[in-house]
Amino acid sequence: MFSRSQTPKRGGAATPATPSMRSTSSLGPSKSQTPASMSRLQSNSRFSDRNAFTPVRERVSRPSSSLSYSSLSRPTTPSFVAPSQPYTGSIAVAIRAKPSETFLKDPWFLGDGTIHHNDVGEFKFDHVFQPTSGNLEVYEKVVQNLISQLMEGYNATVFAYGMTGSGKTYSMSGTKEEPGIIPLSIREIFEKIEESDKNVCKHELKVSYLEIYNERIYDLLNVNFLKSSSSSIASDLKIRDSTDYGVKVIGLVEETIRSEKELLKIIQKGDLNRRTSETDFNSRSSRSHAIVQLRIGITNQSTGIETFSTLSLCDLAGSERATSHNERRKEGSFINKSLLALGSVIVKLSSPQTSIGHIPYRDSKLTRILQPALSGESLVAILCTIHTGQAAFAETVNSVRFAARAKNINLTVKKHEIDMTSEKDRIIEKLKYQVENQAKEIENLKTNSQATTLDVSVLGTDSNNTHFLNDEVKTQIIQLNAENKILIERLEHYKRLTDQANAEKVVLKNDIINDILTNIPIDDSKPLMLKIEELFKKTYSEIDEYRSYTNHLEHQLKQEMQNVSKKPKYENNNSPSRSPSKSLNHSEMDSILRDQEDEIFELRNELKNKDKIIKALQSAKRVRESLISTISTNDSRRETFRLPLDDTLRSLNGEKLNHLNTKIG
Ligand SMILES: Nc1ncnc2c1ncn2[C@@H]1O[C@H](COP(=O)(O)OP(=O)(O)OP(=O)(O)O)[C@@H](O)[C@H]1O
Repeated sequence: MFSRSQTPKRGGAATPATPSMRSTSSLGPSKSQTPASMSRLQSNSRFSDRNAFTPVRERVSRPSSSLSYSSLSRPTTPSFVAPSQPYTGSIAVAIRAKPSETFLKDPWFLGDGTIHHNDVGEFKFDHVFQPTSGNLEVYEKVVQNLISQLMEGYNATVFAYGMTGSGKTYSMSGTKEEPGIIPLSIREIFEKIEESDKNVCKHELKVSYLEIYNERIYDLLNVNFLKSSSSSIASDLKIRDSTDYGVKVIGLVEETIRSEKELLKIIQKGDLNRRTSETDFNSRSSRSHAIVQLRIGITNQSTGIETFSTLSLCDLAGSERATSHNERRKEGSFINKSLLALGSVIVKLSSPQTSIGHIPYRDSKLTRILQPALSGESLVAILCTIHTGQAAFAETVNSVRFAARAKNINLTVKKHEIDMTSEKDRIIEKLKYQVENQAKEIENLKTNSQATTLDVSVLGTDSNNTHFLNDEVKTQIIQLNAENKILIERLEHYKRLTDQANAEKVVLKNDIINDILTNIPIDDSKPLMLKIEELFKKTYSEIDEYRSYTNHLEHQLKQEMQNVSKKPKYENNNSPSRSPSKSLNHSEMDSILRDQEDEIFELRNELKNKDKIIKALQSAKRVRESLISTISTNDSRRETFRLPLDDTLRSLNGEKLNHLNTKIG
């Protein structure tokens, strides 16, 4: 089967198992080894020479090198896998023929590791058991070596595959008189535990027992299982990926075991639950898969090595495909789904490495649970039980072909162990580092929380209040206090200005000035606004005066012109009826008209001056804005730019007033 670092020849049995604890010879022939069966064995002796036959037809050609499982889809490798030498080999496959009354006439010929049928040819396996072989012999040749490896930290999986009634349950569970693989494995495990030095090795054992029926998982160790309906979704358990075990059935009960007796009792309880969950037990058991899982942890306290391993013992449903039409419609399709998926997975895994591709483990509950085992996390042994009778020919061919494909699967299995001494040192270092980091973090959090809850205005620079703070935080607090003070002052200033502005609302009619004022900061615009308001009041009133005076003069001029036009060209200037004005001569009239025209011209110029003033204000606004943007926060500098602006305004105002006064005066 499996050899350390040794790849077996293609199709051939791998290196023989380690010497068994109870050799067949020492126990003598099994009680099922009747003289008739012995003679049948002799009659098949022509098949005992494996090399005498042509290559097996069912074999799929594979590269002779061992299949590297890193190239396969597989679950996460457990973190505790130590870099010890892995086991490399193919799956161990054995055929077991059920006793048959017509054995001598049956078409199948059993040899030493071979099975032959004239129509389908010969197949080679690790072991081919005669109908006379007992459970103990099967166990010793197929499973016993796996148990030794299990106790060293390798996972091991055994499953019985075959058509209904071919002897799967008989081989796995056996009877009271003829214990099967499950009780024999348990006995071996406890014998090994007993043999070990209990002062040095500490063992921990856990067991779970589940059933897959109609693609649902049932916990056979859960007392509630009996209460819930077998078809209830509530009793269906889910499978999840697990870093420790590849996959894990969520919620599955795992009983801790202290003795062999206790373990056997628990498994019996599971068997009982399986029987009572369905009225027709035989029907159900043929259609369901039962899996016992033992998890074993061994700590060697002298070496500090810990090993973890899992033994999975699977009694599969009947492999026959031909259930009745009704049954298949009802539930057979579910069984076939799992078994067909298992077949597909086996076909894929046994294909040449280059064409492996996707492995459909997730196509069924069974393949999902067996995924870690089939993908290289476990040593695997398959016991294929067959009927040798002609009536079961088709099913037996299918079973044998399935077994032949499985035989082509190579495994590279790692030991699950951890050196706790070096691991402990590593863990201690890691924890120390974590503790240091956490202490720093706690210190930071404390400081931050104190700093954020401080009333900085109260703290000030008082060393009594700030003695627990570092220099950087102290500087920050001082800066914050200063900024806070400035902000409070500015706020109060704004408040005052707002109150004042509300009290003395000034209505400006000029849009341009309003625009200037709204763009200047409140504190800066207020004095300016007052000045402009004053200026404009005067300007508007003067302009109004000029307008009325201009109108008056224009009116006068118009009248004079009308009079002139009505007056006879050579009127006597001495006439008493004439008005004083009318008494003016033509040159005087011309002189008055010229004066008035000059005055109107000047007044118009004055109006133009108003636009110049506005332009000057806009220019002042731009100067002011650029200055504000550069030194907006500096009060003293703000003062310096305010002065020239005020001067500009004052000079503009003075200039304009002087000019107007001159003109008016
Ligand atoms: N090698 C054997 N020696 C003696 N009796 C056997 C052997 N194999 C099977 N039997 C008997 O045949 C009957 C059917 O066997 P078993 O229940 O193990 O079949 P099975 O493959 O588990 O069927 P199913 O698929 O329905 O569960 C049982 O009564 C069992 O005792």
